[in-house]
Amino acid sequence: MSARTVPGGAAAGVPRAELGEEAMTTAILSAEEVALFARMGRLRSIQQGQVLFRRGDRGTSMYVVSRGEVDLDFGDDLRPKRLGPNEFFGELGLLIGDHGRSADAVAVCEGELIELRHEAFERLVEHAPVVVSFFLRRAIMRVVLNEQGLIRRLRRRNQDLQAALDRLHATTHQLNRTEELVRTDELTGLYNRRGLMMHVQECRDIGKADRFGLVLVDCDRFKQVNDDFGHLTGDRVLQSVASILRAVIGPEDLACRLGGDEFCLVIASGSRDEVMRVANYIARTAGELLAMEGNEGAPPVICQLSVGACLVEAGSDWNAWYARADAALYRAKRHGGGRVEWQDPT
Ligand SMILES: Nc1nc2c(ncn2[C@@H]2O[C@H](COP(=O)(O)OP(=O)(O)OP(=O)(O)O)[C@@H](O)[C@H]2O)c(=O)[nH]1
Repeated sequence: MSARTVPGGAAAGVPRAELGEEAMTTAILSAEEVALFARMGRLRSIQQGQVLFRRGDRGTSMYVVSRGEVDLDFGDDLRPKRLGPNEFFGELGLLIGDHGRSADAVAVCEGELIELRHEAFERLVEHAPVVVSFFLRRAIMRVVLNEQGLIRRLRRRNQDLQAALDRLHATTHQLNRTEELVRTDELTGLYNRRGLMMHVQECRDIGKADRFGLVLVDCDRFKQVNDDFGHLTGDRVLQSVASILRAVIGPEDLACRLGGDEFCLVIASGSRDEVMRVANYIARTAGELLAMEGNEGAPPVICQLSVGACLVEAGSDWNAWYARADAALYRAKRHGGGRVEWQDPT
């Protein structure tokens, strides 16, 4: 730095106060200031790699690099600084006294420092108050600017953090959506077999109840619908069945398409009457809708449904559950379909 100076008297060698912000905040002292500091302070030689202090060390003296270079490492993601001749550091230790160092200071190469302790600084205040006052203003300005830089960095980091959180939120949302898709039957929007198994496991894990109702629903002569009217009509019929199931279940129940034209409901109730109410509603609603269909030969929107219902024990496995409900369903089919059959535990 080429500091302009005020000539004459005790203020000799003092840079003008109106020097720009850069000059005010630089750690470089003028040659006159260095000479003065050298006179009051103590010269100290340093060796390459020598640690002058570590972050957190308590310190009471400041340093001016007289010869060589010193690295200041502030840690974290803060930019390290390399100081050369006439630059000063550690001034807060001197000014505040017993101050925790904010950086590691390590000599880059062999060199020399001027060390200024409290007593030396007091002599300097007496001897050259104007120099000291200018130096103090610069030191304060540097602290303020460093702080502002820190605030800016923190703000930026906060924004980065916010952006990362937003990304995380979006990913979580996407994951939830994917998980939902994995459990959902694409055609009807009901749970698929995987979703059913997860639900059954969850019910077991939380020990929700000792018994559940299981209702198995199968379309009657559905293959005929496909054959007569095509797959799209068949799909629409399956969607109508799903709508009936969705309409009858409570918030604790689960409706699932097991595959093809086969559906099931897990009813969170151990009451035969309640399970039969649900089963009857399904078969009856399908029958009534079918009866309401107008034109002979028009593509159907629903078909007759066979329903098998039973109670199952939470402790037994899915195959045992299914076998019991299927026994009832088989009977319903054997009797011509469009009806509900109940199966007691055998
Ligand atoms: N449209 C459509 N058809 C499907 C789908 N999945 C399976 N199917 C058809 O559903 C039909 C089921 O036929 P079956 O198991 O013989 O049942 P069904 O004709 O209802 O016979 P019963 O149950 O004895 O009355 C088959 O023709 C399958 O091709 C689907 O997603 N969409």
